[in-house]
Amino acid sequence: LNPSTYGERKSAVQRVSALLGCTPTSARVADYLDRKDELRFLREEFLLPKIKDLPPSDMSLVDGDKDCIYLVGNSLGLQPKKVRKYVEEELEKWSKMGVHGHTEGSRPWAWAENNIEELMASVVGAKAEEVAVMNGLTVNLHLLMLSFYKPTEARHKILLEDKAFPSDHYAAQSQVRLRGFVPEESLILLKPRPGEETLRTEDILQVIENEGDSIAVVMFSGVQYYTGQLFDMATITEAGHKKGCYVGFDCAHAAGNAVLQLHDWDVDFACWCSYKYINSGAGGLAGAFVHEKHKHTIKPALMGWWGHDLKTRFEMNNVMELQPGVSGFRLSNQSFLLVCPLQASLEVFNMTSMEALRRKSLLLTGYLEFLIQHFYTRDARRPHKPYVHIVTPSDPQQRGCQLSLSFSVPVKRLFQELEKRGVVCDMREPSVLRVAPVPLYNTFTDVHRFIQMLGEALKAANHSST
Ligand SMILES: Cc1ncc(COP(=O)(O)O)c(C=O)c1O
Ligand SMILES: Nc1c(O)cccc1C(=O)C[C@H](N)C(=O)O
Repeated sequence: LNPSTYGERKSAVQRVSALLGCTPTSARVADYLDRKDELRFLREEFLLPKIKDLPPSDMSLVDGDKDCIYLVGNSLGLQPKKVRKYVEEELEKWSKMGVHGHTEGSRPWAWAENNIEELMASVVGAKAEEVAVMNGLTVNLHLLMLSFYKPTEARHKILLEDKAFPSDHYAAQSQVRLRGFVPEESLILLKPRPGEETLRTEDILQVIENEGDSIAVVMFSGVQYYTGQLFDMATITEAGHKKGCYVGFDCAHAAGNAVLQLHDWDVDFACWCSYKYINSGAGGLAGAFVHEKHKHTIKPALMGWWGHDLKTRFEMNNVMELQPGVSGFRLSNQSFLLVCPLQASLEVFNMTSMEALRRKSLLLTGYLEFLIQHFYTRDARRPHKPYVHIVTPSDPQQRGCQLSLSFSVPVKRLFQELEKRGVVCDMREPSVLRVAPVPLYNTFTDVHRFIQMLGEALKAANHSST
């Protein structure tokens, strides 16, 4: 299911169905793929909401006792089962020891986040000392930009996608203003070609080639939140460097989703949140990466005591012994309430590898794509039949697990109909539904159930819109 073309993926499903003696769209294919899935044990590490507990569910349409069809790990990942245990351990420690909890127990608060940085680093293909676990994503983006974006009259531009996530767009705008420049002149917002929905790598490279001398920072996302497009980060980084630009990525939708090699790709800096594919809960601790080659040259613009060498941090002599690299960017101590869920999730990642997750992800998303194309490709001979258009590139190298879909029926109506039936996905303005089968906990059967519900929802939405 993971060959590079859609045709090859389709014949792979057909081979499985021939083996089983059923149709390619039968639930038996999904069941077979689940039984063959070597990572299926990982689903047991997570808590799955029941349909009846979801506010929009309509129990006259579905069995509320079933697990919901959770396809929104791209927005908020599921809760790992160990979260509660770890949080309770720390609450217990706090109640019994108070301030001694800073230095005692299996998770001393004063350096608890340091203990999970190695796990975090392996998710993004970095060395442990290149990663700091701290703050929120937008905060980290700002802290990094304060050091990497040092505009001059000749080189003052930031290159980013035209429709970057709003927070990234605002961050870039405000960084430009902070340095006394004007966003209209200093932001290059890259749009897809007319009539196209995603960016071509060649076009990104062309802009870097043409305008690179005036670009201070290339600041792209790893996976585009709206279209699900996975950018060729290695090639973009190389092109940026050739023109003397710093290159940084917002990996919010890429971390824990795609195989990243931030170190080997020579990326200058990156940031990401951990509440999507890394399942740390809303507002969880974010990540920041600064390549080791910058560890003695790029300094934080803002400093706090958490950037001080841990060995002497508590000597309180007000002589800063700045930790090299990204560690020096730390400002405050981190909450144990946030370290616990992240630790629980990273331990699940540590039971497998990003490469193994990606192998499953290619199958899972390939299967979803196959079923959508099979049932809902636009058919000119049947103009009233509702259809689905996949916005995300069909090339697996250019996508993570998410497919962004648009429809011939009103998307809001369709979304409501799906929600009533226990499907959890999300809608993003102006017109896409994002569906993300996550290899850590989603099954092929989840995908198959989704397609069934999509059929019912399309009918209901089509009916009410005509
Ligand atoms: C690409 C991207 N950037 C920024 C954000 C904002 O992150 P935060 O609220 O954690 O700063 C999000 C998600 O909310 C995102 O998906
Ligand atoms: N944190 C969120 C929230 O409180 C409400 C709605 C959405 C969010 C998100 O995190 C959105 C997410 N970054 C996205 O890509 O959609």
